[in-house]
Amino acid sequence: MTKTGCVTLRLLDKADKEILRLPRTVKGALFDFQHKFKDNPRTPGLKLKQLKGDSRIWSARINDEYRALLLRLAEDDWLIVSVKHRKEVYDRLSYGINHVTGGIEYVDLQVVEDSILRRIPPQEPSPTAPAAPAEAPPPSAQPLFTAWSDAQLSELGVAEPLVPVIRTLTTEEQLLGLIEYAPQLTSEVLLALHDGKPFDEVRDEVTAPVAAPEPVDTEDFRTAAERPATVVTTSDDALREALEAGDFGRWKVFLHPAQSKLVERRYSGPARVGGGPGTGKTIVALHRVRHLVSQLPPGHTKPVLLTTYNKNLAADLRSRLLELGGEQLLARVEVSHVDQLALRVVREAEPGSRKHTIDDSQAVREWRAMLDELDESGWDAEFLHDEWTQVILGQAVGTRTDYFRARRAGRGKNVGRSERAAIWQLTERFTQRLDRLGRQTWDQVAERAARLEIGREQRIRAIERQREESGGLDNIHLQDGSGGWLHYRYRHIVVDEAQDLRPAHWKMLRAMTARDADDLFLVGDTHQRIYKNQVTLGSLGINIRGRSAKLSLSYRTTRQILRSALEVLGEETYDDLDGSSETLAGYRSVLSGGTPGLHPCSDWQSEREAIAAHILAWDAHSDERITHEQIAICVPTNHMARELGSTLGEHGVRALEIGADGARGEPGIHIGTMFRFKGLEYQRMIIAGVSDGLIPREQVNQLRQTDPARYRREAQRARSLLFVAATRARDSLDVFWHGTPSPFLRRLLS
Ligand SMILES: Nc1ncnc2c1ncn2[C@@H]1O[C@H](COP(=O)(O)OP(=O)(O)OP(=O)(O)O)[C@@H](O)[C@H]1O
Repeated sequence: MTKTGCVTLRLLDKADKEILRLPRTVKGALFDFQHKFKDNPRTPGLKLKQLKGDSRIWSARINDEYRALLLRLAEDDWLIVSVKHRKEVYDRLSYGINHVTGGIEYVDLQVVEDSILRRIPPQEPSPTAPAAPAEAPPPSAQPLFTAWSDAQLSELGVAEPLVPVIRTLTTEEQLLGLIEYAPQLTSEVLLALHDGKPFDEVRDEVTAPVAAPEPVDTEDFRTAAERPATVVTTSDDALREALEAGDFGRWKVFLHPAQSKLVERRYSGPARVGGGPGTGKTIVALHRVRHLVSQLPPGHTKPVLLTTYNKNLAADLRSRLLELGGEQLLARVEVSHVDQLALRVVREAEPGSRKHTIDDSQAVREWRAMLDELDESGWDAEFLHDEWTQVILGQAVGTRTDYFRARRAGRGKNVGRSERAAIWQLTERFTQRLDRLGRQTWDQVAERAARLEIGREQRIRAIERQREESGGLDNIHLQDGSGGWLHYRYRHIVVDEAQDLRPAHWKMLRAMTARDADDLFLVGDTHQRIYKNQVTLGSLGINIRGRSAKLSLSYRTTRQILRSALEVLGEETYDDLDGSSETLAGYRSVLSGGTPGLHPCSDWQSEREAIAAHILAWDAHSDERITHEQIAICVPTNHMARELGSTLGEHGVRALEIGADGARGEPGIHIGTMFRFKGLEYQRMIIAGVSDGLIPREQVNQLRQTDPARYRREAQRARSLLFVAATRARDSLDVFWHGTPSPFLRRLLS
């Protein structure tokens, strides 16, 4: 909402979509227009006039050619609903307040009907496949929505003025033509019904989350404009952003009603937002940070922590936060990845320590070296490392006796008392060995940081108790190590990619903020867990019960890609970070595109050649050439990444391996193992080497007989990795394999 004097001017998100398609000069004129309008809507040059009839809609002049259509919400409160060429007729406009969501909806019926007529089937022929004959709509096709009555559509929140035209739709292409201009809820409901979702599920999963909590007065436009369901710009900067940033900047300005509810709500304790890939969890986390900062009293400290799993993701969060709120916002927020944060805590406590921190694969190599030296062939290095990190460090098991009693839920293979004694001895040797070598693992750092922070929290609480007992006297202080007064490190903590944090990370974060309203806000999706850190937050002191919500509309990927990705997940069950299970029910998209390509090859050499040919065909056929940085290829191993890179090089295609620090901004197609693509997105995605024995790895397949529980866990992780890779794609997905396809493709291929 932008105000000058007493005039309020807002911009409806649907109008913004129209504006994106306008010539640059008109966008500039629109920016000038809104300033003049806010100064004085009656300025003669604006030619403000009411459209004929009793309509609330007015038109105003932007330039010689273009007019803004505005809905008058109250005396001096205006909403831009459309920007049109002056020759386009205005007599089939429809607007109103949706009786379910309470949001303002606007539809130009003429534009909707033209879009349906114009709609060309979106199928893009695969460049390596022979061209398919053009698909003509069947001559006597049945209308699509006969199974639902008008009353049922209305109950789901479909815009009533559109019902007659909905009744005429007979093909999916026509439906896509309609949803391009239909109000958001109408689009989502129709696609869900069309995709075969039962009425009750659509009502519960699509409509209910955006329904207004109170009865809706469909005449009260002022109130309607303030509801999250009316998606409008909220500030002057936002309007400029919407005009300048185009499609890429929309996330900064227009939140989905389901997203904005989560951003603005006051939570009485820790809260968690789940949801499938691309549903805007990170966007919600960023807006949440901005919201929390806006509630802070003025100051120069950083009372808000925004954290995530690794360095790349933290760098990405920082730059997006900067885009969202500039230096001013960043000045109040600490953005750190969680391991870095833990290391800082440990270094603060042990300033002289020079220990080198090693990752899991280096640690497993160290285990192997130790077992070789001890000539211990009865134990597997990976098993011991997992046992040490997940059971011993994960549960803060401090003594041998405690280890005998420790729960090993989900660890598979039973280990008896004598085996536990042997494991305990080996882990002791291992930690001594690391100490001697001046090394520590990230798990050790996290565990140490958690202990230090818990200790600090206990001291803070003790002071608080003393203060209370002394009648609130404020002269009881304790100094922290660095000479400052002891206090909680942060007022609010926001965590992205929460599914992959270690138990010790959670303990550390819990102790870093007081148990208060809006203390912790976590976003994450357990279907995308690609590391081994399964947790039950409740047991770590983070109680999210009753404060858990889920996003379900994907903004990233098409319905076709989403459907294939869900086939990869199959029937597996996933947890909700708190000991119960979670599903992706309701996960959907209103974007449409081609069906993912499936490409069998005879061997790895011919697979590499086929991938090169596929990319060269894109370069040759695409109407609009896609820059190679918008294409990514995921492979199972680093070795395969190198081999594929060199094959592409032989064909003149530059490929860039992305490492732990991400891509370095040089031009070229990004290649990397699946781990590297977490949190990223690309226009076109190729997944290579999706063969049996590679995904999951042969070593995992072998566990099927020897340790079924561990097999299930490892296989699920491999499945999640493939799911993450598939859902990085915005427009197209191609899956290649050689020999026998991965078992995870079974449902896709049947
Ligand atoms: N309200 C919105 N308007 C426009 N674009 C949006 C909106 N919300 C999210 N997006 C876009 O959708 C894409 C996915 O968003 P985001 O990365 O936040 O999803 P996510 O749920 O965190 O995904 P993942 O779980 O795969 O990491 C991004 O390109 C983002 O800009």
